[in-house]
Amino acid sequence: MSGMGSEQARRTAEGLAYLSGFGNEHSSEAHPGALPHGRNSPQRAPLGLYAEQLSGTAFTEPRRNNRRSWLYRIRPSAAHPPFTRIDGGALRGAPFTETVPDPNRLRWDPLPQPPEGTDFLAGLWTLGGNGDATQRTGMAVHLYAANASMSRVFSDADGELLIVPESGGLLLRTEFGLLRAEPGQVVLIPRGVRFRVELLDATARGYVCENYGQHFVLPDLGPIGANGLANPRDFLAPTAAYEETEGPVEVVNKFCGNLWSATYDHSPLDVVAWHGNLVPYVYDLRTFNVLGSISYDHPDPSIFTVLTSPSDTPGLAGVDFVVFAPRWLVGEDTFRPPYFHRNVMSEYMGLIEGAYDAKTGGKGGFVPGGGSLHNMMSAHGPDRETFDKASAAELTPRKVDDGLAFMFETRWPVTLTAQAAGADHLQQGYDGVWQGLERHWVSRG
Ligand SMILES: O=C(O)Cc1cc(O)ccc1O
Ligand SMILES: [Fe+2]
Repeated sequence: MSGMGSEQARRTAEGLAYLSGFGNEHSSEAHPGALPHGRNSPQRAPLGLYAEQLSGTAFTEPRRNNRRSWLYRIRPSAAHPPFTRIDGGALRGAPFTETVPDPNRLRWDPLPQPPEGTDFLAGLWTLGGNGDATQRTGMAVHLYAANASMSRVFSDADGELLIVPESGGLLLRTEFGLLRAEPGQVVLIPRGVRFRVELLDATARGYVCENYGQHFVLPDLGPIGANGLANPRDFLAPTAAYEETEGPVEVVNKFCGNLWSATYDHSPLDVVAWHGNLVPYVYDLRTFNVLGSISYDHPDPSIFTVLTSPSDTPGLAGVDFVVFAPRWLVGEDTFRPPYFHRNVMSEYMGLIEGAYDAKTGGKGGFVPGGGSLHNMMSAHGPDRETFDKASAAELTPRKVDDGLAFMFETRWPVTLTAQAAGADHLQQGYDGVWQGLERHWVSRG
């Protein structure tokens, strides 16, 4: 059952209703009268429901950072049997200690097709990460490849999940309601929120950033002004929708790196109404308001930040989520693609579609579903082919609209899992893309 919610909802072509605005106090009820007014926890919650708070920040964190929601549900979450540990498959968590951090530039082809019957959770494959889930610092890079809908329900106590589909649409049934995401859209699921992923196509593939640190927020805009980059109103939260399923439902909880499972006698997606500011979102990357140079030089890619997870040092993110969306390049006397550089931050890049303007695509190149890692201080930038072309290009205004790439950029190096370091789909000879960058300097000695 689902409802429009108690505030103005946006209905999509697929019939889903969403509430608009990042960080807003939203409220939604799937049945009129399910949401109490005037208090969060009346002596008896309406319609025989149980009131329950979900805290995403400590009770005492400053109001501007505080995130919590109140859920009105058929059964309280506390009504469940013990969890027992299950095998995590290819899913790993921080701290990452299986390999020594690698200073080399690395690139992977897409994940191979998984065996029949692989759901989103079983299809998660960890590339690496940093920090420590028990300390709530750092991040992990996962990829997924699935060919079956989940019948179980999942939640991640370790961090929030930013899901970046690359192929195949997803329908996420969450405690807060339904979210639909096609490639080009991303989903943000708060820590601990339960959800089930159903596939809208036969197969699904994509990327996940698991953020152990502070909540992702929109970056400050400084001199850019009050608008631009990702606009808050384009983040869409679900409206309340619930399941009344009685009978066995497997619920899997990721806790401090391990998976734990319990069989409930009901679906935990039984929230009839909710209100608060701790909610999942879907965001369409094509709504990103791309800003850039209209004079000269290539601006740093921080101008493409969609979401940032701040750390204890102002301006130094635990992880930034950055998108390279279609845009015009007009810079005069400018080398227009990304420059050669070494960065104190570590950069994991993925490709959702098409090509990326610093790299050659095609077989053995940077391809959709693949990824690259340029760890802290590793030297990288345009490959030779890109450099040669861009150095000679006629600098008329040009639209870069043949791809959608993204970056998870983190303040700590990314340590690989053993499976990522030894993967068959790890490309051999990636360094070769920077070979043949000839010496043009003529000795003046
Ligand atoms: O390495 C990359 O391709 C990411 C990147 C893009 C850019 O425009 C400038 C710097 C940078 O690290
Ligand atoms: Fe870079």
